[in-house]
Amino acid sequence: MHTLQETLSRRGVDGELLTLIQSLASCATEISALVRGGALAGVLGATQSENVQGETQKKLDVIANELIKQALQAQPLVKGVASEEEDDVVAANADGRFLVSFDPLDGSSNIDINSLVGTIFSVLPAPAGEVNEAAFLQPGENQLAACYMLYGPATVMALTTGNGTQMFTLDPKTGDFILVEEQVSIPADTAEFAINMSNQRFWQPAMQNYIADCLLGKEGQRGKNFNMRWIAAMVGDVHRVLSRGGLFTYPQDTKNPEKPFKLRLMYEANPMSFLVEQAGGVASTGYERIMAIQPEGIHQRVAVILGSKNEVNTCLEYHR
Ligand SMILES: O=P(O)(O)OC[C@H]1O[C@](O)(COP(=O)(O)O)[C@@H](O)[C@@H]1O
Ligand SMILES: [Mg+2]
Ligand SMILES: [Mg+2]
Repeated sequence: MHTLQETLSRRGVDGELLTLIQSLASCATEISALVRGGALAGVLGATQSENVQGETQKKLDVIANELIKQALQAQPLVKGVASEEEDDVVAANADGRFLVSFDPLDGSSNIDINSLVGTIFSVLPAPAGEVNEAAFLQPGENQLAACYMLYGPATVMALTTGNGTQMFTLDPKTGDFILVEEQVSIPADTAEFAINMSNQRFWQPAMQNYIADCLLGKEGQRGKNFNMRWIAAMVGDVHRVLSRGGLFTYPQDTKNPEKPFKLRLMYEANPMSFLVEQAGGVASTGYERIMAIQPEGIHQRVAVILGSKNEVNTCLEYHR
C-alpha cells in the first residue's frame, strides 16, 4: 500500500509540485464527501446563475469551484487559477510557481441523477510578471501535471507528471489516495467508441463516415462489431478509456453555429490529452495534436478525439 505522497516521493517528483498535488487531492476528498451526501448534503439542484459560457450553474458546480479556489489561493505555490466557473483568471500568491486551470465539476448534468461526475486539473508553470489571461495561454505541452478525480462507486484519481500515468483510489477509512496502478497502458486496439449519437446529423462528413463504418460492424470495411458507451461526463468516459481502451470523441458540430465545439481546451482537453498520451494513447482535434495548440483564450473550446492509438489513428485517416 503506497500513498500518493510516498509514490510521488519515490518517483522523484519535485517537492513543491508534490505539495500542490496533495492540495488538489485534499480538495477532491472534500468534494467526494459532498457528492456522497447527495440530497442530504444539500448539493443537488441548480442555482439562479449562469457561468461565462452561458450554462446554468448547478449548486455543486459553485460549491466545488469555491472550495478549490479558496484552497489554491491559500497555497503559497499557486500564482493564479482559471476555472470553468470563473469569468476571468483569479490571482493567488505573487511568488507562486504554478498556474492551475480546473473544471471543478465535470459532468454537471449527472449530478441530480446520481451518476458519474469528477474534477479535472491542469498545472502550468507560472511565467514572471503579472497574472493575467496571457500567462495561462501556454500549449498543453507545457503542463507540469494533470489529473482527474472521478467520484464513482469508488473515488479514483488518474495523475501524470510527465512520466507515465498513475491511478490511485481514495481509501475512505484513512482519506489517503492509494496507488493501484503504477503505469496505466491503454490498449492500442479497441472495438468501443463513445460519442453523443444524438448530434449525428450535425457532424462533419469525416466523423459521419467514421461512425457509419463502425456501425456497419463485421459486414462493413472495418470487419468487426463495435460497442458504444456515453456517460455524459468526460471524466467517466476517459476513465473507461484508460481502464480498458476505447475511442472518445466530442467532435465539431453545426448544432449551434456559434459554438462548433463543446469541450474546453485549458481544463478539459489538455489535461485529459496529457493523461492519455502518457498512457500510450493519442489525442487530436482531427487535424492537430491537442497539446500542440497555442491557446487564444482560457475558455476556448476544441474538438476532441482521444484514446486507443490505432483506433484514433484510423479515425484521423477519415479526416485527411
Ligand atoms: O450533454 P452532452 O452533449 O452529452 O455533453 C457531455 C459532455 O459535456 C460535459 O459534461 C462538459 O463538462 P461540464 O459538465 O464541466 O460542463 C463533458 O464532461 C461531457 O463529455
Ligand atoms: Mg467539464
Ligand atoms: Mg464543469
